[in-house]
Amino acid sequence: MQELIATGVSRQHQNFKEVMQSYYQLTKPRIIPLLLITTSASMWMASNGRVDPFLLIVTLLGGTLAAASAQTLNCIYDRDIDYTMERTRKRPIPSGKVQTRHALIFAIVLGVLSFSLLTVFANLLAALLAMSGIVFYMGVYTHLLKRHTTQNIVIGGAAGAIPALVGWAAVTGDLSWSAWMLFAIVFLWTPPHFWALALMIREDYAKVGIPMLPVIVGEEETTRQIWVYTLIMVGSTFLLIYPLGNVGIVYGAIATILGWKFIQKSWQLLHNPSDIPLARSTFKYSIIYMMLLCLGIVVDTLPETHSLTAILVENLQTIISAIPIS
Ligand code: HEM
Ligand SMILES: CC(C)=CCC/C(C)=C/CC/C(C)=C/COP(=O)(O)OP(=O)(O)O
Repeated sequence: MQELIATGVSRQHQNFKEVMQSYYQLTKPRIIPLLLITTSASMWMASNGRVDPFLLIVTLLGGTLAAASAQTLNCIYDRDIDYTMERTRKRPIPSGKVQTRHALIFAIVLGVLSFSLLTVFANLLAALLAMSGIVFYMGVYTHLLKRHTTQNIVIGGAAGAIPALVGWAAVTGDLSWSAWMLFAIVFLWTPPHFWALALMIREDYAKVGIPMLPVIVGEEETTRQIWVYTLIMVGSTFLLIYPLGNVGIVYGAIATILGWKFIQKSWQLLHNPSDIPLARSTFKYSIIYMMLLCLGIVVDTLPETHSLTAILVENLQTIISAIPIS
């Protein structure tokens, strides 16, 4: 008898764990950390390296809830194509683990929690921006563009860049040119990020009739467009130094090294459009690039970095004169 009860309890526990896991998977959790990293970089920049830890935590939590809500709504809307595509077949709705109705309630709860948290502990602008992210990702990207135009991720990419605005708004209560610049960097980064991946899985998209760029225009034209966006995006990262003046030489050095590597990868891809391992490596690099660029912003804006670079610049003449020139 005791054994039976124990088995029942452990099965219930197992079921509960599986249900929790399914809801977690609905939020496409692997993408959220990078969205939070862009939010954090924006907060660091907006506060000149002195972010209030409490504000940081509530903004990241509010951002997580908003992104999770947006992704869940996307999983509901796209359940038909997700069922047909290899990569997405095991998602909770197409695999029958979560009912559409329950997913919808989950998405609404997440959205309401996000809005409430951001309104109460950050400000209304940050909360409204987060909600606009959900509306844009669902209404504009998923509903209007994804199944209808090759420019789906170019225009729809704006949704993924909104967290940068949320971060800035949470700190300052408004938006400045610098906030929009970070938004623009993420916006311009999205095409190389996504099209590199789309080169790898274009058959999947073709199967369900999604007009992702490589499906419609082929590999050569896609790599040409990746190349153009990479050049513009890398160039735009320096506008944060001049004329905006938000960051300095530490960020400049990091952006140069990272940008150079991104340009190299895109150049190689441009000359080898059918090279799938190269496309995979470009996609992976795009993620590392954005992570490290944001880390560069954080490090550069720290007050300690300012003091250190000031000392270095002051002593530059002494250091140079100490170098033996034969
Ligand atoms: C419209 C814009 C975007 C599209 C269509 C897109 C699409 C995708 C897709 C299809 C994947 C593969 C996911 C999977 O295998 O399930 C992916 C991965 C990823 N995306 Fe994007 N993405 C976009 C924008 C962004 C943005 C703005 C960020 C963050 C700033 C981001 C961060 C990531 C990360 C971190 C991964 C890797 C997840 C993993 O480790 O598997 N993406 N993206
Ligand atoms: C502030 C706020 C809430 C912003 C929303 C940001 C957000 C959810 C960005 C997601 C970008 C992304 C990974 C798109 C992939 O969608 P897809 O449908 O093409 O991917 P799939 O093929 O894997 O389903």
